[in-house]
Amino acid sequence: MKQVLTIAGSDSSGGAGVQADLKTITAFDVYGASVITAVTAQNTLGVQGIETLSGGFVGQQVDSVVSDLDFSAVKTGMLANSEIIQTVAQKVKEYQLVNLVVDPVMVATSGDLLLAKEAINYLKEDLIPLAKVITPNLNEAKVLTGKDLSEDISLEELASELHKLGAQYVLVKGGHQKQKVARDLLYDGVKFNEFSTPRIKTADTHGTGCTLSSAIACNLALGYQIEEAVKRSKKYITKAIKSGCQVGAGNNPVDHFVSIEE
Ligand SMILES: Nc1ncnc2c1ncn2[C@@H]1O[C@H](COP(=O)(O)OP(=O)(O)O)[C@@H](O)[C@H]1O
Ligand SMILES: Cc1ncc(COP(=O)(O)OP(=O)(O)O)c(N)n1
Repeated sequence: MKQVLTIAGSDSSGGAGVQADLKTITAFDVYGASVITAVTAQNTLGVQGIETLSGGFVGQQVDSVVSDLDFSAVKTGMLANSEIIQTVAQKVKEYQLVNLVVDPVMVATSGDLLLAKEAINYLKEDLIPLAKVITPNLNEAKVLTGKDLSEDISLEELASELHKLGAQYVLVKGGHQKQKVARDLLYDGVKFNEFSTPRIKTADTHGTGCTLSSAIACNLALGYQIEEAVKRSKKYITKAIKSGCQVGAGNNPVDHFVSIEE
C-alpha cells in the first residue's frame, strides 16, 4: 500500500486540515500518516482558537514517522509560523522526501489567519523551492508575488511569477474567481495546462484546498505524472463539492467519500 504523509493543522470540525487530508488519502486507498503543526478550535462558521506546537515537536513527529514508514509523497498544509516552516524544510532535505506538495495555507475561507505574516518569506525561501508542486489559491498567489489583493491579474501572470520561486510546478487555483468556471492553471515554466469545470453554486467549500492538494499527493504517490495527477484530483474535488456534507450551520465541508472513479 502506498503511503502519504500530511504535515498540517487539525480542524476540529473535520472538514479541512489534517482531518480532510486523511479522509482524502483514505478515499484514494492510500495509507495516511499525519504530523500535526497546530490545533484549531474550528467549526463551519469560523476559527475560534489556535494552539501551535513547537517547531521541535513538529520535527520529532517527522522523525518518528519517517524512521518507520515509507512515504511516496508528502503534503503540507497549515504551517502556522516561520519556526515550523524552517523545521519542515530542514526535515524534507534531511530525509530527501519526494513528491512534496505545498499548499501555502494562509487564511481560512472564514477570513481567519492561519499563517503568521512574518512567515511568508520563509515559505518562499525555504520550503517552496523544495516542492514538486505548490497549490496556492488566487489570494495566496497574490500574497506570494507581492501583489495587492484587489489587483486584477491573470492566473497566467501569477503562475509565471510564482514559478520563479523554484517549485517544479505551480498550480494556481481559480476557485475564488467570480466566473462561471472554476479554472485552475498548471505551469511547468514552459507551458500552461488548464483544468476547468463549471462552477458549482454553493458556499459549502470548507476544506476544498486541503482536499485537492491531498488528492494530488495521493495521485503522485500512485505513480501518475503531474498533469494526470491534477486531472484526477480536479475530477475528485468537483464530485466532492457537488455531493457536499450538510453537517453545520456555516460553510459546510465537501463529501470526501465520493467515488474516485468516473
Ligand atoms: N464553487 C466551486 N465549483 C467548482 N469547483 C470549485 C468551486 N470552488 C472551488 N473549486 C475548486 O476547488 C479546488 C480548490 O480551490 P479553492 O477553493 O480555490 O482552494 P482553497 O480552499 O485553497 O481556497 C480548485 O480545483 C477549485 O477550482
Ligand atoms: C487546520 C486548517 N487547515 C487549513 C484550513 C484551510 O483549508 P482550505 O482547504 O485551504 O480552505 P477553507 O477550509 O478555508 O475553505 C483550515 N480551515 N483549517
